Amino acid sequence: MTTVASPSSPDHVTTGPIMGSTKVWSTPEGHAHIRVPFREIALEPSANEPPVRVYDTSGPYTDPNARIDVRAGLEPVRAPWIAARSLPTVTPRTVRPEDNGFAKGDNLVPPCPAPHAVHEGRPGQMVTQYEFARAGIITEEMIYAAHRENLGRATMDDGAEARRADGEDFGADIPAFVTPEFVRAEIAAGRAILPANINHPELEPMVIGRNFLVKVNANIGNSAVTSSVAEEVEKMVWSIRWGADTVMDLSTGRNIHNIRDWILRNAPVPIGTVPLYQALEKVGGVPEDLTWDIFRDTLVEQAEQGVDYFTIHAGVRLQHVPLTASRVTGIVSRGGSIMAGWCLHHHRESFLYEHFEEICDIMRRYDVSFSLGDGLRPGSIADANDAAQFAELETLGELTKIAWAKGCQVMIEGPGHVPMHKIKVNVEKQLRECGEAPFYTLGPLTTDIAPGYDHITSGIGAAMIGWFGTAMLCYVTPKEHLGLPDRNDVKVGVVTYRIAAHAADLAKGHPAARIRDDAISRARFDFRWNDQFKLSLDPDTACSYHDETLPREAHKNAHFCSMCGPKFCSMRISHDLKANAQRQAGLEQKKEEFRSNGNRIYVPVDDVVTPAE
Ligand SMILES: C[C@H]1O[C@@H](n2cnc3c(N)ncnc32)[C@H](O)[C@@H]1O
Ligand SMILES: Cc1ncc(COP(=O)(O)O)c(N)n1
Ligand code: MET
Ligand code: SF4
Ligand SMILES: [Zn+2]
Repeated sequence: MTTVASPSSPDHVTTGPIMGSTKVWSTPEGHAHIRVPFREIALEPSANEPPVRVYDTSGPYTDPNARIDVRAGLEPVRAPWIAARSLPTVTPRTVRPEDNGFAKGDNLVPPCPAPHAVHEGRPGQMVTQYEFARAGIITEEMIYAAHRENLGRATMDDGAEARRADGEDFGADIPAFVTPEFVRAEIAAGRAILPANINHPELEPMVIGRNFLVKVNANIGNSAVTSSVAEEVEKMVWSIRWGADTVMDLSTGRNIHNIRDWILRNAPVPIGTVPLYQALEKVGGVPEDLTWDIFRDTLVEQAEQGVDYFTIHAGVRLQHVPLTASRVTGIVSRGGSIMAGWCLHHHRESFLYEHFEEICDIMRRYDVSFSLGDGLRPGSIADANDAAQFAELETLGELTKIAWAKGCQVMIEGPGHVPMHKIKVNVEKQLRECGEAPFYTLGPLTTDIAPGYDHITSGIGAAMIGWFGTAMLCYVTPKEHLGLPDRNDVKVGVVTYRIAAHAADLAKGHPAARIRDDAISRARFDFRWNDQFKLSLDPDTACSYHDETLPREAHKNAHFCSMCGPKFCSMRISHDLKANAQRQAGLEQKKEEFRSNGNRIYVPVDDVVTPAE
């Protein structure tokens, strides 16, 4: 692994394989032109087990054969599929000084030089994955995503049914094997989305829905106070290395347009944004100066760049704002507070709500998916599940149906800060109000008392809400409420949320989830330390913790670690017990054989008669 930090230019990012993993590419049967990435973990010969294949979000960065040049961008793997859809190429909107916050000279981040053609759908032409799905058409993206969900298996008749029966899925309908047709049907039903802007050809398609693997989103982006373009591109690459399925660029401050360009041209995962943030920058940060025209123009700007999903806070209506008056923490969503400010100042209905159909028409043209924003999510335990939060959710349900009628893909954002006993009702209400559109929640944080550890307060809520049926978990880092996360916080946040997502997959009885747990458990019991590291979510940390006390190569097969030491190692004792039991069983069997043969040459202790004196 090489890491070259360069403060002023986005020229270098982390590349190289993850410890113990090999990048492999797999082709779904009958689709020679589609290559789906996986990570393959080969085990020690003594294990006598096949390699374990795991889902791979990391893109070409972990492929030693890929040539990475952030100035050239990633290879546009989707370009031929998009080209076959005859979507017209258009002259993009001209970039204006306000798009980058009027940054000039040394303060202006240069545009990313990677080539980028811009397409848009004509009226009446099918563009979105939802439209294709409704028409019964299976796209290349759906085939790709289906193959990914199966972790490259040809079938799932490898004990999948038993693993499914072992789970509690709260009404989900996870198949033993994911076919492209199943992906299509889930998208057509609105139960899943496949975020894939036609202007993001570098994307490796993935699917988000309750009946698929639980996904994780990582938030990155600069703020007016700190961070550079190089740091943000590296955070994107770093977050997908550790397992982020999508990344939101939540940049505010200057250079928003150009930072996003560098991120998009180098992103193999869907990129989400909140266009309202950039619109607000364009009016100097004064919410009441926002206009529909500026917002609409920002949507087009970002859609042409290739953003795959937009958070649209259209559920914050004028009539909802008074419901937040008695809250302990008011409106903690940025988008929500901006829209509430606008509505109150003008005493008017939100322009996002009033122009919602036009927003749909724009997003459909590029297949930008909706992430309907939770602008009134609770920001404290005291405010959880209150009237404002649920009134907004009902509005989001109404908007979901409009977006579907317009041909758009939709997911719904959720809270926030919610104690454990109030989580389940959130999922139930969301499924009911929003016609089973995928749920995408921030945490939730299950207590307010642990700043510095909010990846944990929220990881607990994320595991629970994922189990109940949330399709994607938006990470929270240890810096939540305290400052902008850096590269290390991003890794901690992603790994924490991969734990939550996987724990949810296991509890739901996902047919492929347990394979890795079982493999790592066998490695642990066999004292195959290297296999244990390689199979873990963060091999670097696992290995370095072990090696702090037992660094020698010979310790990699030792039948103990420094926790208990050799004499008290319970797993070593278990091995001895097992060996004894086996020896005993062997003896009993021999005894039985000799008895039945009538050859009593072996005399059990009990049978020895002490001769009388
Ligand atoms: C909605 C959530 O998004 C996160 N958030 C907002 N801006 C950024 C950023 N630039 N980087 C990382 N996370 C961010 C915060 O965690 C907030 O709570
Ligand atoms: C899951 C998730 N991620 C990001 C945001 C955007 O942030 P905000 O609502 O504060 O503008 C959000 N609303 N929900
Ligand atoms: N942590 C908040 C949330 O739950 C956001 C910023 S701090 C008030 O969304
Ligand atoms: S995280 Fe910081 S800047 Fe953001 S709402 Fe909370 S206190 Fe304000
Ligand atoms: Zn918070």
